[in-house]
Amino acid sequence: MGVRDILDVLLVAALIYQGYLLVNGTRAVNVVRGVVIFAAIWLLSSLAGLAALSYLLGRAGTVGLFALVVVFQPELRAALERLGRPRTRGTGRGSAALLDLSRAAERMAERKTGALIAIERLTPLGEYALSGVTLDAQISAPFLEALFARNAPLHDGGVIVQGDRVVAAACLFPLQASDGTYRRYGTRHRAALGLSELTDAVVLVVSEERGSIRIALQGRLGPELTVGELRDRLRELVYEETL
Ligand SMILES: Nc1ncnc2c1ncn2[C@@H]1O[C@H](COP(=O)(O)OP(=O)(O)OP(=O)(O)O)[C@@H](O)[C@H]1O
Repeated sequence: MGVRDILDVLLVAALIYQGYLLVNGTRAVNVVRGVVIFAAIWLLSSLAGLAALSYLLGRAGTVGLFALVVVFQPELRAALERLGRPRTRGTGRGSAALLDLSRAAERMAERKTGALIAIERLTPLGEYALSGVTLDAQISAPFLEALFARNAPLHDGGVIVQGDRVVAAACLFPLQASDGTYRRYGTRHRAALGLSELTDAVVLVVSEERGSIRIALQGRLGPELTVGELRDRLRELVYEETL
């Protein structure tokens, strides 16, 4: 076995591992397991010389592959997007933004005003911003509170923040699609989960019902946070390099 063969094997192993990382934690992981089982049965049936069964499974497999691409279009898109994402953080300035976001979340939680704020990191959120009303405003705590105030014209939907700017409000985020873990949550939390599943955004949710503050990240909803914890988390996840 030459160096080229070893390199070949290592590259294939790396490719399989990257593929695993891309699907791990998404609803696609169970499907991948199913596909592996299906392929194993197919292989066994052809090894055992069961011509009719292996012909049928082969046909079903070809059709199934196309069906998978259609069903998992959002995951495939997110995975390719993750692959092409730049490795350095491009987001903007602002320790002031961090304080304003935390202060606004604290006040909204106290008053039980529901809020949904997506903070952009490397994945551009432009397409979600287009679903709402475009703004270009300096972040401030009172401005965020005014946006989410009950009966305010833009309170329904999510706000998108880039660095220290609020770029859009009343945006529609994709509802969470993976397994049933979060089925008991309402649509605000599931919209936060949905966006965090498809992008690398940090999505802040203030619950109208409970007055709790949580962060959705990479398709998972974090624990309830105090305002101090929220500040630390935002510093760590978004604003670290700007302080
Ligand atoms: N797809 C969506 N994108 C953005 N915002 C959404 C979306 N779906 C619902 N919302 C927001 O969530 C609000 C409804 O929240 P709902 O009470 O159903 O959720 P919840 O998770 O139980 O939150 P809460 O704890 O605040 O009640 C809507 O008024 C709207 O502002």
